[in-house]
Amino acid sequence: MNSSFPLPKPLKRGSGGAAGRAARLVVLGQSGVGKTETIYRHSTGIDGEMVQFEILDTAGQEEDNMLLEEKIKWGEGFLIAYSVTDRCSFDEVMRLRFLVNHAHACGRRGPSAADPPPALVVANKRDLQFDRMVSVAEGEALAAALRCPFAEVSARDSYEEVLAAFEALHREMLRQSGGSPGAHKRKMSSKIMDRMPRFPASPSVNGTGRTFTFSSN
Ligand SMILES: Nc1nc2c(ncn2[C@@H]2O[C@H](COP(=O)(O)OP(=O)(O)OP(=O)(O)O)[C@@H](O)[C@H]2O)c(=O)[nH]1
Repeated sequence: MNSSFPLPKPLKRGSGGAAGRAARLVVLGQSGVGKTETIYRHSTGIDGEMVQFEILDTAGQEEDNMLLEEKIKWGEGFLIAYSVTDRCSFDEVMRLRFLVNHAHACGRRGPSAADPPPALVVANKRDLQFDRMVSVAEGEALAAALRCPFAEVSARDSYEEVLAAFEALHREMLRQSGGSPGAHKRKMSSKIMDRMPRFPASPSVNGTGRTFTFSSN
């Protein structure tokens, strides 16, 4: 994965199309936690509704700060990842959560400005049990302190776990918005929106299939 301008990285089209409500998600986390392996774009049925995830990757420590803020402003929901084998990446989660809160509070006024945007804390690489440095309990405690749901996954071993994490984030978005994810910030202008590639919705959607993958070149 690289962090070069301009953004966003090109999307590679996979099989099938996508339709349904779009949910804009941003994946954050220190370099090497496994963000790339969790990146995909797909549509799926959640609670009877088709949802098309649009997922924007970030580039860990190499990310340009302005660019990172633009990406955060583009997003409606945030997946903040760390690796269970890397305590520094765990420590970084809190900073990233505050960065998300700050970027979004700047664009809002009124009572909603006090609500932190929906986010999920994800612990990756749980398959590496012998290298584990962060316990499940520590992950759960941090997520609770940050008012986020928590999931432990192995992006290497289980596509289903990653998918479940994205779905949990989407449910959190719905919960916070009373059924309309991102409604509180749809009016916010974001330069990055203009640069996002657009894909036409296809009626021939495969409800659970992976339809796009991000380039990791
Ligand atoms: N064992 C194991 N390795 C993983 C897992 N997820 C990712 N990796 C490996 O961890 C390394 C880093 O993964 P990346 O996806 O490039 O990490 P990143 O967070 O995108 O890193 P940056 O691009 O530097 O921000 C790669 O060698 C992956 O194969 C996992 O669940 N288990």
